[in-house]
Amino acid sequence: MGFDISSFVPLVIILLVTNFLTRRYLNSGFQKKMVSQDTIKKVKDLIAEKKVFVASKTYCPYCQATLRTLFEEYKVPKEKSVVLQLDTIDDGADIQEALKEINGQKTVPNIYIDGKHVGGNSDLEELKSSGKLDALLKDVLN
Ligand SMILES: N[C@@H](CCC(=O)N[C@@H](CS)C(=O)NCC(=O)O)C(=O)O
Repeated sequence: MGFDISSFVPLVIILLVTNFLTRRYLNSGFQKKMVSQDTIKKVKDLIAEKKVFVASKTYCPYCQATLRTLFEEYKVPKEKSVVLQLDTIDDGADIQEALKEINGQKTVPNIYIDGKHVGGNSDLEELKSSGKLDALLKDVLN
């Protein structure tokens, strides 16, 4: 009856496998990014502040198209809008996460008109081609 290291091998394997599975499956759930209620409130306030709200990123071609549509084509006055370039501000990632909580959309541009969620650039384009964008923007344009 001596110390037999081989009898610990199954135990070590079980521990390694458990450790791997815990890290892989449990942590991914726990690590879901938490957005503070303060950030959610801040984002809701920003959305409500002006007629148009756009969460954008400087390098995003869809965002550039949205900004062109709103500010060059439709001539929405800049002072009636809040445009956040999320990649240039410290809490940009938190704001993007808060927007995802609020409206379920993960991508930018994330557009609101009159406090109502429009969606992304393709949604804006759809509103434009159906003629509904003019009506939505009517009172900022005159
Ligand atoms: N169909 C969307 C596409 C938007 C999109 O793919 N945006 C990219 C940036 S160009 C994005 O948000 N990627 C994820 C991220 O930046 O977090 C739209 O028309 O707005």
